[in-house]
Formats: sequence, C-alpha cells, structure tokens
Amino acid sequence: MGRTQRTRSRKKSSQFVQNMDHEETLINLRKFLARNGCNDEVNLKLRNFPQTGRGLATTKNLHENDILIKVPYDLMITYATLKRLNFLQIFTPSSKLTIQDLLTTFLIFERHKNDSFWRDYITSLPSHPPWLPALLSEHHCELLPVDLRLAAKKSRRLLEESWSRVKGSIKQGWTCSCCGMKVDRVFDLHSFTWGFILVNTRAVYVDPGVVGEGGGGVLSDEPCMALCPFLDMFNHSDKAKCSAELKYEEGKLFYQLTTLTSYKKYEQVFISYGGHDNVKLLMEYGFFIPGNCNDCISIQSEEVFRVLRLGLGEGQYRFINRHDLNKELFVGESGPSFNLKGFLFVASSSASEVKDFASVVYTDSYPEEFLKSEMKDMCRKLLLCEMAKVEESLRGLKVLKVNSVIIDFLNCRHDFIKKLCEML
Ligand SMILES: C[S@@+](CC[C@H](N)C(=O)[O-])C[C@H]1O[C@@H](n2cnc3c(N)ncnc32)[C@H](O)[C@@H]1O
Repeated sequence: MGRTQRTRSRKKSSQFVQNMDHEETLINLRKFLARNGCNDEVNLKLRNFPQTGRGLATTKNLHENDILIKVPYDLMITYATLKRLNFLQIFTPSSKLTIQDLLTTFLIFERHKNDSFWRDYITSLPSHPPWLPALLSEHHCELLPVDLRLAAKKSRRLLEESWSRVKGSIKQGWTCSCCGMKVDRVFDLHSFTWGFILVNTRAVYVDPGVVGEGGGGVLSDEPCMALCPFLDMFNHSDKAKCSAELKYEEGKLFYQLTTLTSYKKYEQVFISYGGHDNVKLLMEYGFFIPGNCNDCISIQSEEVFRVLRLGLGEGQYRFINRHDLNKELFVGESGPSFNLKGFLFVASSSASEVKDFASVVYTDSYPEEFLKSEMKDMCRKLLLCEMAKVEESLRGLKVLKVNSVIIDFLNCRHDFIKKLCEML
C-alpha cells in the first residue's frame, strides 16, 4: 500500500458516513425539486462520505438500467433560460461570450438576488468551490512537473480570459434593476472564480440539437452546457457507468440519468464524468482517485529525446511527424500507448535496419527483442525520470504553504509511477 493510500485509509477509519438530509439548505433543495415536478425515483439520500465528501447514497439495491433521476428541463439552467429571462441584455450587443462565461455570470447574478427562482438550488451549492491547480500562484506552478505545470497554467488562463471577456462585455454603467447594486459589486473576481469553478465542475452536457437552442447573438460557441439541480450531487468513480439523455415524457422534456452499474442498498451511487486520468480529474474537478483504472503518466516528446539521448534521421523524423507519433505519449497499466511504442521503435532503430516502419507499427509486429527488453528499458528510464521530477516538485512544494490536495496528488503519482515500473 502506498503513502497516499495509507493516509487515506487512516482518515477513512477515523471517519463515518454522515447524514446530511436534515440540513436546512438540503431540505429546501428537496422542497424546490418537489414543487417543480422532480421526483426522486430511487430515494437518494445526501451523505457526507469520508473519501469523497458530499454525495448520494441509495436506500435500495440498484440494478443495471435503473433510472437514477429525472430532472425537468425547465428546472435546469440552460442557454434557453438566459434568453427567456432576458439576461443577455446586460451585455453589449457586440459581445462574444462562451456558454461557460454566460452560465458563470448568470449564477453569480442569481446568487446576489433575494428572490431568485433558483435560490434553494444556489444555496445548496458549496460556498467554497473545490480547490483547483488553476488557483496556484505563478511561483508554485513553476515547481510542478511539466505536464501539470502546463495544464495548471492553461486552466488559469481560461479562467482569466473568461473574467476579462465578461468584464469587458457588461454594458457600461449597468446597475441591477432589482436592488440598484453597481456592476462591480455584483461581479468581482472573487465571485467570478466561485461561479466559474462551480460551472466547470458541475455542468452537464446538453445536445443543442435536441433542445433546438441555436447559438448566435452574444454566444460564441455551442450552448451545450447546463446546470442541473440535485443531479450535480453525484460524485464520480472510474468504475461507474451511466447514461444521460434528454427525453420527452407526456410532452415534457426531462434530463434523465440511468445507472449501468449496480449498487447495494446504502452504498454511495457514482456516475462517470468521463474516462479521465488523475491529471484531468485534478485539473478540472479538484480531486483524484488512487488506483484510478484510467490513470497514466504522460511523457513529453522532448523528454524522450533528452532522457534516451536519441537523435532522428530524416526518414525517422518524417515518419513520426506524418503519423503524429509524437503526440499522446504515455504509459499506463497496460504499458506504453500505441504512439509511444511506435515512437520508441522508430526513434531507436537505425534507418538502414528497418525500411518500412509502417508495416511494423500498424500491424503491431514489433521484433521480440524490442518488446521484451528494449521497449521496457526505455519506458523504465522515462518513468524514473518522471518519478525524479515528482520528488523534486514535492521537495519544493512541501516547504511552502500549498493546498494539501496537490501534495497528496504528487504522492499518489509517485506511488503510481513506482507501480508502473514494477509492472513493466
Ligand atoms: C458534480 S460535483 C459532485 C457533488 C459535490 N461532491 C458536492 O458536494 O456538491 C463535482 C465535485 O465533487 C467532488 N467529487 C466528485 N467525485 C469525487 C470523488 N470521487 N472523490 C472526491 N471528490 C469528488 C469534486 O470536488 C468535484 O469537483
């Protein structure tokens, strides 16, 4: 058992699942749902779980294909909601904003109102959003291994760009018609960060084709994100399988979630946010799963050259580039990715040895010697180098005051790399 798992087991054994259904905000959320025609098909209970935080438990055995929840489309916050409520009027007509910008701004706007229709939903949302690496300072970011650093910087850039687009798009001199509050009192960076992260971590995908919500106007992308009360209480598991669909029933549109995994009575019910590795989960949602079956370690192509001291002839270079073999380089539990395997094979061969790389790479007919020893040795060297980077990063970050999630994540990554080396 690795360090991260040990810490988690200790935490787990000292904590219990807590019932949250008596909390006023959650009672109000249920009343809001019931008032608006949302029936809880399986009687899901809100609980605080030691490992995942707040989530949903079932009070009966659930089988494959059981419906988890059906939320009326009218209860969701979609692009159509914003249009229907004339919310888009607060922006200048020439604005170009993404659906994420718009949902974030709407959420903040509704939160500041006393009489919002979504008040009970909004007060059930976490007052502090999950911590994401996008919130790391520039200096702390620099201490991360390169793939994490790039991903954290990209997430921060997206947040900053969104904030600057929204700030620059609200009509000059706008004040709230319900309370007279000025624009910068309703929307400031702090509230924007809250809204942006909540939309990012909780929005569901809606097919704009199904709901007939054409973009246009201020919208610069597809209106394919929406907030869905209560349904956004499900936590993610790499083992969970579920399906989501928008469907009409008796002329009314619903967003329906069906589980494709069975659960025992009182267990936490999970859904899948996608087949994400731990870096993606950390960057987008602020958590990771030790032992995540979708996890892998990414390797930068420059690192392959640097660590393995490889140089490419013209033919090898052309082949790798033409077939995009320098992208999607990673090692997972099933070994190196298709591209990494091909990349290593081409880059480590002398051009005169193998003339037709394609016939080897695309028929998976690598020489025994390459598969049994050369490839494994090269992967091991690359992984050990990634491990050293994690250790260096941990040394740097531990002496600084950084969020413990990133330290736990790096410890978990360290254990995972060690496991991958042993599996090779
Ligand atoms: C859609 S919300 C799920 C409900 C959320 N736990 C809550 O209390 O409102 C997504 C967020 O839940 C948390 N989460 C989801 N799955 C998790 C898991 N397996 N382990 C830890 N946290 C998880 C993360 O903070 C994520 O950003």
